[in-house]
Amino acid sequence: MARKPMMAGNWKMNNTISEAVVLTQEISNHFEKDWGDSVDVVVCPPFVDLKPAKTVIDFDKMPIAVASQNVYFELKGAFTGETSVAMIREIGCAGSIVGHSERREYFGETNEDVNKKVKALVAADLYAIVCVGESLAVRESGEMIDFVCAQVRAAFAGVSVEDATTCVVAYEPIWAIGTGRTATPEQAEEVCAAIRATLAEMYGEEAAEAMRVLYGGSMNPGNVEALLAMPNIDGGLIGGAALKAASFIQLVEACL
Ligand SMILES: O=C(CO)COP(=O)(O)O
Repeated sequence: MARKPMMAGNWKMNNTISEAVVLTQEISNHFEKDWGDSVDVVVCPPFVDLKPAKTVIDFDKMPIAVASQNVYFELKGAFTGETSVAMIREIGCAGSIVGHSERREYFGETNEDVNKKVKALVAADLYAIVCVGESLAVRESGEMIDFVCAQVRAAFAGVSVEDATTCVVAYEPIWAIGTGRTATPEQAEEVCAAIRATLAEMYGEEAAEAMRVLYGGSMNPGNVEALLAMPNIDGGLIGGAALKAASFIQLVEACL
C-alpha cells in the first residue's frame, strides 16, 4: 500500500509570535496547492504561536496543518502550566507531537505519560505523532531495536486499531538530533522496519502498512532523498531545517 508521506516541522522552543507568523507566511507563499495531494505538511510551533500560525494559513489554499509539540492528558482542572486537548483542538490543531526525547529527558516524561497523551488525543479526534528513539549508549549496546519497539508498545498499549491508524510514529535516534550526525539510511530503515513489524504484531499487517513511520534527526536537503528512498521511511520530523522556509520547502519538495 502506498503511504502518503508526511513532513512535519518541530520548531521546538524557537520563534516568538511575530517570528512564527513570518515563517508560516514564508512557507505558505512557497506552497503550491496541489502539493497537498502528495504530501501532508505539518508545522509544530510553540503553544503561544499556534493560533497566530494557524490564522495565517488559509487551509483551502494551502493544506498545511498545525500541531502542538506537547499536550496534557487530563481534560481540565488544577494542572498549572499545562494545555489540554480541547484547547489545542479549538485552535484548529490536527494533533500533537508526544514523547519527544527532549520531553522524556528534560521533563521526565515516561512511557506511561506518553500512552495517556496518545489516548487523550485520539479520544478528541486528534492524532499523535509519537516519538521514539534510543540514546547513543543504547545504540552502542546493540539493544536499540528492543528499546525502541518497547517504546512503541508502551505508547499504543490499550489504543484501538482504528485510533492507532490515525497516528504517526517518528523514529528519532537521540544521538542524531541536532548533532548533524544523521543516521545512515540503512540504520534508520532497520529501526523503522522493526517499528512497523511491532505495529503489525499489535494491529495486523494491514493497519501497520497504512501507518506512517517518520525519521527525525538532522534530516536536511542533502540527506532527505536517500532517507525517503527507504521502504519504511514515510517522511520526516524536522528540527533545525524546519526553521528556515527555504530548507523546509526543499524537504517538502523531496516528497513530491
Ligand atoms: O528532534 C527533532 C525533530 O523533532 C530533530 O531535530 P534536528 O532536525 O534539529 O536534528
